[in-house]
Amino acid sequence: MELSGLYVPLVTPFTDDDRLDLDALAALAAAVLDEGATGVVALGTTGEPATLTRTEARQVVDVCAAVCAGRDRQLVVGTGTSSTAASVDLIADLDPGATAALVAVPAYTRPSQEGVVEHFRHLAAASPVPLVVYNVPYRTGLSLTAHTLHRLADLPGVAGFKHTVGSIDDTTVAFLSALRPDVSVLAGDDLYIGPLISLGARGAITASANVSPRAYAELVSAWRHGPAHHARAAHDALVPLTRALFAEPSPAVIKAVLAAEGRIASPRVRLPLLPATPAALSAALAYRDAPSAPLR
Ligand SMILES: O=C(O)C1=N[C@H](C(=O)O)C[C@H](O)C1
Repeated sequence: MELSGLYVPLVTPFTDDDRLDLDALAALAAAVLDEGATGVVALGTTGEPATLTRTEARQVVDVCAAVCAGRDRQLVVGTGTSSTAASVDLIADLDPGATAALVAVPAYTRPSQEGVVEHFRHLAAASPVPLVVYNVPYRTGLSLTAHTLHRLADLPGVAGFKHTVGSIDDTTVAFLSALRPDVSVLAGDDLYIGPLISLGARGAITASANVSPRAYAELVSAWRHGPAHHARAAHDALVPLTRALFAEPSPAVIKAVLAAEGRIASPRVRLPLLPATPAALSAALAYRDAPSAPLR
């Protein structure tokens, strides 16, 4: 299994009275795949997994699995907790339709680097599918060294990384410059897709692509295959929209845009997230309509 190209971490649509809108989810999954995504991510950060019941999470995965199976496309499923034992139970129960499991570094507890490696060693041994390690220090509270990242890449059963560190830092450069060829890195920060692919990442997991899947699929493809001036132009054109979609805690603005377009019935997010402000929605709609507007 090759992890490359654009993966869209789908929003989880809710109705105004707070039920799952599974029809809207299926339509969204089909649309992003038909517009160029390699696969979808169910229960990524963008899917608000912390606020879903276990039954709801299962329903979300079932819907995404059916759409992906119908199109022979990849499904990555977000799973895992800060407890190794609980994560092993969850992962052993993963939908057989999943291509890979996206597992964040355990949050809040702040284990040692060695503890993180042991956590993933246990999960990889229990998982029916390959793991994608989700390295997101600004959410987990824990930074990994390049040495730890390389040790994780060496674990049997680890197929890739979602690298989401909010910058191109020394660790990122050291990690990517000596990466095993059989392990894929996917950019997890929408603004850093180009820089990360130019350092060796093979694709991206990009929430902004819920809004404009084709444009972000072309962006990933341009950075992977060139020419460089085309990739730069595609990047410059999408920076304002990307920034507007993340102007407030995600996925509030993304859901507001999708609701304004009638692609989901409600912009509802669950607490502690708040709905997007009207100003944030207007800015995002303006940049969606004029993706080459100058950066502000
Ligand atoms: O849904 C995800 O998974 C994503 N996570 C990143 C985050 O940490 O917010 C952003 C990315 O666009 C999608």
